[in-house]
Amino acid sequence: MTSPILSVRDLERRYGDFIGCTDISFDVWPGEVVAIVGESGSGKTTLLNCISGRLDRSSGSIRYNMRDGRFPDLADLSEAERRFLMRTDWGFVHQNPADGLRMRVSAGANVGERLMAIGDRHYGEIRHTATEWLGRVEIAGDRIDDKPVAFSGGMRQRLQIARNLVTRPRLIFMDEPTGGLDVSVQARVLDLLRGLVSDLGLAVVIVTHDLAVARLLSQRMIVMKSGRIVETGLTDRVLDDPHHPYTQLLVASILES
Ligand SMILES: Nc1ncnc2c1ncn2[C@@H]1O[C@H](COP(=O)(O)OP(=O)(O)OP(=O)(O)O)[C@@H](O)[C@H]1O
Repeated sequence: MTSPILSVRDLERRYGDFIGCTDISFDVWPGEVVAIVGESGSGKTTLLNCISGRLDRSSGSIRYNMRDGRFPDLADLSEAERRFLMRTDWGFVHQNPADGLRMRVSAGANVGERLMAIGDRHYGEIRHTATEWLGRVEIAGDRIDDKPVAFSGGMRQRLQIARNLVTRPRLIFMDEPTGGLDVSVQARVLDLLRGLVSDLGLAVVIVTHDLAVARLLSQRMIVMKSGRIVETGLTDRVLDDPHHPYTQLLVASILES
């Protein structure tokens, strides 16, 4: 593909008179991981929710490169088209797995449900694929009938990842995917994510305040402050040679802690 998978131009989101994010323009290329970083309140979640179609924007454009070759603004898609996109071509990994899972149905059903949403009807095949995906996220096959309420935080997050990836999406949005996990569990989930993203050639937009997560997962970084982009560039360059004083402060604060 010689064009971006997602293209954002002059995006703004206001909350009344208050600016959530403004003057945001960037592209995401197929297979690329872009990290959005910044301190609490800098507008990361507002931006992520706007570009993933979960929050209305105030102005600007967000265009998505559809599988059929169209490159429409999300606002020009019908509600049904947008919903289909969210269930199939896109994934959204929440910080809190409970927001992305159905806690009272089995692990297998959590994964299988997404397959049914794209038209799979064969029970045996759905169960087979679900088992395979549980394996890929390192959940033992004999847990398939257990509900996520009985899982640890790390297992829940891995299950949420499987639920998102089973339909072979092309673009995944992640909001602090390891933010709610114990430090000891974070590394395993990050490692798993990194492997899957690379194996599947996924494009990812990940919001994190953790520069180590950005370093490990992303190729490109967008640094936000007070709702605006203050710096953008290749992740290694931004972290090793930050140009903007705010980025320098962010990097320095990590080194000191
Ligand atoms: N529904 C809302 N109504 C009013 N203001 C809001 C709303 N949601 C967010 N804001 C404000 O917009 C700004 C950006 O918030 P946002 O949640 O996008 O930041 P963030 O960088 O994701 O922060 P955090 O890392 O703490 O989640 C903040 O000042 C916040 O108070």
